Amino acid sequence: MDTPFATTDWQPTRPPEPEDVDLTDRLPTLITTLAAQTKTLYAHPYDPHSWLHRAKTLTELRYPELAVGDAHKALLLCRTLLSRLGEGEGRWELGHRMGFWMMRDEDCEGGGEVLEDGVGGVSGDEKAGEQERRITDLQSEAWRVEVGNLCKFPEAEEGRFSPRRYPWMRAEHRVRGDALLAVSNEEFAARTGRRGRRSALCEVRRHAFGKSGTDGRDSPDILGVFVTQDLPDGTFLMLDRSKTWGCIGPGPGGSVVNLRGGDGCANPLHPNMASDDAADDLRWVRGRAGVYAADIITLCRFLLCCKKDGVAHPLDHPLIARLTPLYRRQKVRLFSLEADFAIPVAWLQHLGIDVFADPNYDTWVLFEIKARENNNSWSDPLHHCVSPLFSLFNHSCEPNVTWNTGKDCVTLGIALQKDVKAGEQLFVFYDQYVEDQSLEKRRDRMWRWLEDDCRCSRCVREAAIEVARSSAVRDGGVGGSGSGGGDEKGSLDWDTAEKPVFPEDSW
Ligand SMILES: C[S@@+](CC[C@H](N)C(=O)[O-])C[C@H]1O[C@@H](n2cnc3c(N)ncnc32)[C@H](O)[C@@H]1O
Repeated sequence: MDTPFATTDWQPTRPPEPEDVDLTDRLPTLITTLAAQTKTLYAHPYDPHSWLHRAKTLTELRYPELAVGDAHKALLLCRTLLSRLGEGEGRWELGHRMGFWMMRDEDCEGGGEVLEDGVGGVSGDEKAGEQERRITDLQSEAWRVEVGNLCKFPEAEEGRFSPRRYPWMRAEHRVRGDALLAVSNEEFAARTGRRGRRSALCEVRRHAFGKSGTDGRDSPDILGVFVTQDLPDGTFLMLDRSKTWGCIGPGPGGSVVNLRGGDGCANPLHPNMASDDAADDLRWVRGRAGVYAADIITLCRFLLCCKKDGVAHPLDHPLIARLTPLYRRQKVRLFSLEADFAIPVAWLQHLGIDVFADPNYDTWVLFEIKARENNNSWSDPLHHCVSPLFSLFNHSCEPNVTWNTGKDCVTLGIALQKDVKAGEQLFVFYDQYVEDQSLEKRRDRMWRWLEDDCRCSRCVREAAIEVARSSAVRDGGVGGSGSGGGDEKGSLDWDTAEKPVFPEDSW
């Protein structure tokens, strides 16, 4: 975010509104301003002005979820400043940009001592009342920016957005490197290698859907799991234990839905793990997050893993780095000030991370993790998990692999349900409930996980048949004779089939 990006990479997350002005001319300036303000934040992380200024730029650039995060940080800093105004019986005073406190000259030998972010400066001779007015003015402004980005306010502290790839994301966080694939393949070998035999039954490969990347997608980075040898139907492939899960039930009275305010799962360990420190009790998150508990616990668990494993940037953590970083044309979603910002930030502070001074934990990083988690998670009525190896399997509406949840609810058993030949890709059904539905209904449902139409063999085949049928009808032909329908089986023209219309299609 501290380096200007190409205007062509700009993809706002806020859905368009009728009153939106054309930003083409202003875009280069806004992008430069964003980079400059981010650098200022590195230098003055406790200065509420800096956060507020960037919140305004992010509002103009139409990133409401990030603008809310910055405005809220300005508010938190203002609150802290106000609470400390009365402290020290007037011995402390605010620096001129308010990001630091200074000891009054008469109390400090040698002059003002800079206490917080190390910024020097000459304090004015402001009275406490004047200082309080300055801070409350700033606080009101930050609050206006915050609620201006929460389109559901005042009914709810929620806004609308559509997860997109943030244009400032570094290349190594966008594309998964060979080292990461090697780590995944070691895990596959460890999980699938049979006793006394070291070779893996399957492995991760690039170009999972072929080498002709479509729609500007980076096809080498589309990963999939491939079998390394001929194997018969029923072969048990592996157990994959989730390293992170959110437990969403049962609620009070045994209900399987953890309603807002519900106590959640009856398992005293969930959502903690036996290896967790008592201090890192994620039940706190579960209690506070209400209906969002599953997603937010998963996010907080990821952050805990980063802390435990000493990883400086969360997107470098192998559990997070391997998750699909693709978010094109996703449906519009709601974000919540409490669940997506306040809880993760409080959790980070609990983990000892300075959310103001550590740019690795900027708000966009939290949303990036959440988007990846959404793209790669599986759930049953009670659990919401991200399983490291399972997350690398692609979906097919005619799968050759089946998966079942273990007794502990977080371990998956993965087995073949067809004979497969060496080199074949392994596919699972992401949502078996729609197996018997039409092409349109299946694709519609699959948008929960896929950023585009399903490209599995069954959908491709059925879409081609539909194209052939509609062109036969258009040409006035009967029963497809002379339409070449048979030739289109398996054709790559399937993508011309009529698509369901989603709100973001009008972007
Ligand atoms: C759980 S991940 C599977 C691994 C993923 N291909 C990767 O590169 O990490 C789910 C993502 O894979 C892609 N995908 C999986 N199955 C697909 C399908 N049938 N059609 C199109 N994309 C698919 C989508 O990008 C989806 O968001």
